[in-house]
Amino acid sequence: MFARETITEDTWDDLETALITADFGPTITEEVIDSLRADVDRFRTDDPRDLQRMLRERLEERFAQYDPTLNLKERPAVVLVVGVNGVGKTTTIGKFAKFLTVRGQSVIVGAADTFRAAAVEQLATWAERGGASIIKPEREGQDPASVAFQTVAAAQQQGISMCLIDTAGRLQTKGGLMDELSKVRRVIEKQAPVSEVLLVLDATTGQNGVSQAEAFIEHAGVTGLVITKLDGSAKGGFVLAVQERTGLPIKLIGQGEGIDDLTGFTGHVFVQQLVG
Ligand SMILES: Nc1nc2c(ncn2[C@@H]2O[C@H](COP(=O)(O)OP(=O)(O)OP(=O)(O)O)[C@@H](O)[C@H]2O)c(=O)[nH]1
Repeated sequence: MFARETITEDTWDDLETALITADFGPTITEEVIDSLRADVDRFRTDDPRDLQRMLRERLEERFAQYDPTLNLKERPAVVLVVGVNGVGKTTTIGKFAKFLTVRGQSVIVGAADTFRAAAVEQLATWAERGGASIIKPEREGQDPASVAFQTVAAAQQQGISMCLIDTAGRLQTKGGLMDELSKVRRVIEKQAPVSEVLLVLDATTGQNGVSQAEAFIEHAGVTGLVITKLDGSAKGGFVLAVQERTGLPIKLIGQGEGIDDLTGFTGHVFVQQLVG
C-alpha cells in the first residue's frame, strides 16, 4: 500500500481493509480515513509515504490522550488483577512480578482466586519464576478477602514493596463477583490503599472480550488495562479501540507465553511497529 507509486482509490480501499482487519473497529477506521483524506487534499500530496507518516501521526495523537504510567508509589503498592477466565491473569502476574523484580522491587503475590487448587499451584509456579513470594489460601474456598488481607499484611511486616493480588475470573452472577471484589477491596483498604486495579483483556477476543468484561469496568474501579496475547495476532488496532471504548489507559502488554514477554505501553513505539 505505502510502496506504490501514488495514492489511488485502491490505496484508500486497502487502507480501510487493513484498519478493519487489525481490529480498529468501524468508527476509528472511518474517522482516521476521513481525516487522512482531508490531509491529503490539504497538502496536495499523492505520495503514499506521506500518507504513511500522516497515519502514524493520527494514531499517535489518539494514543496520546491516555496516560500509560503505572501508579506504584505507595509502599506497599497494592495491585488487584481482575478479568474473566482464561485471559491470562495468572501468567500476567508472573510476568509482572519479573518485570518489577528486575527493576529492584520486592514482590509478594496473593492467590485470592481460592476456588481451584490448580489455579493456586499455577500461580505459585509463576510467582517463583518471577522471583516473588506467595500467600496461598489455607484451604480451598477460603474467603478471597482474607487471602488478600494476609498478603498485604505480609508485605507490610516484611517490608515488601509490591503486592499483586490474583482474583477469581469466573463471571458467576455479576452481583456475586462484584460483591466478592468489593469485599476484597474493602478489606485491603483497611490496611493500605489500592494503587492499581488492572483489568486483563485478551487481544484475540477483540471487542467481544470487552463486552464480557463490562461488569468489571462498571463496578471494579479499574484504573488500567493489560492486553495479553498480542503476539501472533495481527490485531494491534484493538489496543486503540479498547482504550477509546472503555476510556481506560493501557498500562502493560503481553506478547508471548514466556516470563519476559510483558512490557510497558508506549503509544509511539506501538504505532511504529503497527504502521512501519
Ligand atoms: N500467546 C500468548 N499466550 C498467553 C499470553 N498471556 C497468557 N497466555 C496464555 O493464555 C492461557 C491462559 O492464561 P492464564 O494466565 O492461565 O489465564 P487466567 O486468566 O489466569 O485463567 P483462569 O485462572 O482460568 O481465570 C495460558 O495458556 C497462557 O500461556 C500472551 O501474552 N501471549
